[in-house]
Amino acid sequence: MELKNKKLLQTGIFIDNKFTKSTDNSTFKVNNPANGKLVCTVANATEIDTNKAIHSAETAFKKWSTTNVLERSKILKKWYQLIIDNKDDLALLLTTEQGKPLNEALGEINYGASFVEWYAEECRRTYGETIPFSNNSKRLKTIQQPIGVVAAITPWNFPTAMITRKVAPAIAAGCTVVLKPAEDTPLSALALAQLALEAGLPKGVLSILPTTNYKDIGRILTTHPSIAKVSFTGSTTVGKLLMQQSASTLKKLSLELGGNAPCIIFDDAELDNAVKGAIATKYRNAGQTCVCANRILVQKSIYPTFLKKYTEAVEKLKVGNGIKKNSTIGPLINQEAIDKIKNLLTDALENGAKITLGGNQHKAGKLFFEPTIITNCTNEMQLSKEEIFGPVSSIFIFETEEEAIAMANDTEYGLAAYFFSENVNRVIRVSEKLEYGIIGINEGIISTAEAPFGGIKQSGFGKEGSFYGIEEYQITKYICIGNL
Ligand SMILES: NC(=O)C1=CN([C@@H]2O[C@H](COP(=O)(O)OP(=O)(O)OC[C@H]3O[C@@H](n4cnc5c(N)ncnc54)[C@H](OP(=O)(O)O)[C@@H]3O)[C@@H](O)[C@H]2O)C=CC1
Ligand SMILES: O=C(O)CCCC(=O)O
Repeated sequence: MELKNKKLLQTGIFIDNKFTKSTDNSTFKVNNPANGKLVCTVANATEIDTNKAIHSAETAFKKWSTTNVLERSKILKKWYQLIIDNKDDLALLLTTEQGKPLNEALGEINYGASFVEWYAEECRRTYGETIPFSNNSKRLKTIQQPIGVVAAITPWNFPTAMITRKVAPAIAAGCTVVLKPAEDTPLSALALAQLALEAGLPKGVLSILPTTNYKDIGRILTTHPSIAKVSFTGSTTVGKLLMQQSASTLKKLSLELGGNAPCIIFDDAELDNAVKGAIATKYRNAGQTCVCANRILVQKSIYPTFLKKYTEAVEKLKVGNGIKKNSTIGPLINQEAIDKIKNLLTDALENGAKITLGGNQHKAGKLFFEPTIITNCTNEMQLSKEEIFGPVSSIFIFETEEEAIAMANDTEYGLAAYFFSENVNRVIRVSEKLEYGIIGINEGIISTAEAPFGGIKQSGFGKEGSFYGIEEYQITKYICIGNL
């Protein structure tokens, strides 16, 4: 990996604006999922390092929380600009540790940077309120204040954007952050820290703890009395555990957890657009996103036509090392991801499903999987209940709108749902009945910094992005002035 800006390859723990070894000198390996080769070794943060980072964040909070919005905005804008100036290197780093095609990685860097830019602006508009009083001797108002030290835990599927989506609103609000990135993708996090340092972020405002000791460090982050808020993106199982652990000190939580997105193709859909949208949501990041279409529900009358068009489009996807220019599907993150897909496919086949495209590991390498289509799927199959997190389209058939809505809502998750229809009445009806936090209509790509991203049911709670995203890191303080 040849970076133009060599400073972006950082391998130390980031505390007090310095990259350091871990207190026990231990390290862990970061491998390239496309070929299994060692990229580098990274310092492995310990419990002592975690306590140091929390102490540093607590000290920094005293000053950072009193800075004015213009001071914070200026640093965030500079950070944004540095991310953009270094986007080619950051994308290369991301593809090397995570696997997604370079073009998509570049898209993620722009997307990640957009949260920094958005919150550099949005922090200037987090107004309090003047409340009309019902007693003439009193005046009532509210102010928005930073909640305190924030712990953030992020996943490997978006190693840059999931960090900026939490860190930018937190520091824009005046909070300080201790972040544990995913073990598979610490390099993007450390490169962001290097650029934050160059942007002039004071020491202690952001600490990064690359580690394999996720359980111990997770326990400290969720139980330490100095941490006021935990923001997590990842699996529902881990989200529930972090919530239990956080209960002892009643931390405020934002949990962005698993999804099981339905993508409904109605018979009045514009079919070419439906194919394009379904492919975009399904195969982005090789199917490894929490808002990926997990189940494609197709109305019976258009099923043969849709399947033909969809199959032709999926056949055009190019599996390969993300560094190669024409690759559109990179490797999956690790062997567990491959095993999970194989098990889900076996279960579906045993229960009557049929693979009509792909279904096997791809010759490009150990962690590559063929873009796959599996039909005759039903709600009894495991793949209808849990996240596939891979390049597999599971196709279900329905006959009526009511049936489609019932099938779509038949899950414990409630993050994103998509549907395709040109009928305006149906668009309104269905969008109101789907039990999801995000709805995409005639569109497969719904994420953007200006809009609130977040789920309901067991997909978690809290919003990221938009003006709601900064409120997650603030308290609303009510002030009553009396004796007038
Ligand atoms: N909502 C989403 O965007 C995501 C959903 N998932 C779902 O989860 C499945 C498993 O993926 P996986 O990466 O294992 O997801 P996890 O939920 O295990 O990991 C997400 C983050 O949480 C950390 N973590 C894991 N266990 C703990 C713990 N006990 N205390 C503190 N932090 C912890 C991980 O650290 P470490 O990296 O060291 O394990 C990582 O930083 C996927 O197949 C997918 O279905 C996964 C990623 C993102
Ligand atoms: O998978 C995730 O957790 C985030 C999805 C990426 C996005 O669309 O913001």
